[in-house]
Amino acid sequence: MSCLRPKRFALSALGQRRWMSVRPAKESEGVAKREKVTIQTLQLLRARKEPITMLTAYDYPTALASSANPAIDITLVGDSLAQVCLGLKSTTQLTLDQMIHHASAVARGTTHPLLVADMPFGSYHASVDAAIDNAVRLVREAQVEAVKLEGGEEIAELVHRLCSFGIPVMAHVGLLPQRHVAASGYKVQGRTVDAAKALMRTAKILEEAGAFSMVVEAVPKQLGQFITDNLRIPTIGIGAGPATSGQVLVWDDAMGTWNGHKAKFVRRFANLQSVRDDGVRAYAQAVKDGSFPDPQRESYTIDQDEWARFLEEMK
Ligand SMILES: Nc1nc(=O)c2c([nH]1)NC[C@@H]1CN(c3ccc(C(=O)N[C@@H](CCC(=O)O)C(=O)O)cc3)CN21
Ligand SMILES: CC(C)C(=O)C(=O)O
Ligand SMILES: [Mg+2]
Repeated sequence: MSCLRPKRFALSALGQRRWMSVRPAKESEGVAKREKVTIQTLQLLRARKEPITMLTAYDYPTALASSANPAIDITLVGDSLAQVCLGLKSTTQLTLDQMIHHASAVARGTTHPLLVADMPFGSYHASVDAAIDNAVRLVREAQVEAVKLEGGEEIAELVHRLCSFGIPVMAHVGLLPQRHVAASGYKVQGRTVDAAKALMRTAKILEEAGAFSMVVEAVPKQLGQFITDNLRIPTIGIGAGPATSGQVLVWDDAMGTWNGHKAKFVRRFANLQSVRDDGVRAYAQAVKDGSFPDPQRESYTIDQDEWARFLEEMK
């Protein structure tokens, strides 16, 4: 069958630029095959200036969607989960247990992408020891491969400790959504000489603490490039311009299922909302007008004789 003929994908991240034969998954699997993305793969992509793709996921189906595409490098269980999935007002309301519950589902649907989860607000603040316990819970209970932490110099010791135990850390600098109250809102960062210098210094400190990669959020594109050029680890930008080593977007922003605030950096790559709403409308209409279910194709039946005897015995 033609749909089972192997397709060929260019996966330049895997050693020499070469064509890798990829067996398209059967329809039921819905998952394309690619070798597991590792920290080394990301280093290679950065060296080749091949942009790294990271997309958030919050449950089994969204995880499968990214795993079905060999061009997705990293799946992030973002704490944006709070807003886009749980209807909370802020990421600061998300608990570690909620994150573990969702990250576990994402892990069950994740194949080749590197799996990273945000440590929720409050789960890495009280002490280094408590933060380590919580990171270990994410690795052990949710099977994430790395954790992402918002913050600067104040979390450098924690980053170092986690890395020394073999829990890879993705840093997150620039706009820190978990601190939106203290910052008086979600604001672009690094727009003055002093702020840009402080951000570059912070990025360097986190790299030196051992972070394997760094999310850079909502900074001028010039600063996004400068930080990228002056680090050895890959940067993943969100509102940091086109020169970072990679890009990340929130699933619902990219797929057009988020009706809340749309930041300047968001591009909608699909309109799943209209598809979804059409589906709900068609289903409701079919039930209301009696056209669903079809008595032939969508219903079960019983042998005529059995049914006749049943009716007889029920008299
Ligand atoms: N749907 C969604 N997308 C996200 O990217 C996202 C979340 N939720 N929740 C958690 C955080 C919050 N984030 C945000 C939220 C707001 C802005 C924002 O309003 N930015 C302003 C900047 C204004 C300025 O300082 O000039 C903007 O208009 O883009 C940015 C990032 C990113 N994360
Ligand atoms: C937007 C990304 C970087 C994030 O932290 C999240 O989704 O929570
Ligand atoms: Mg986050």
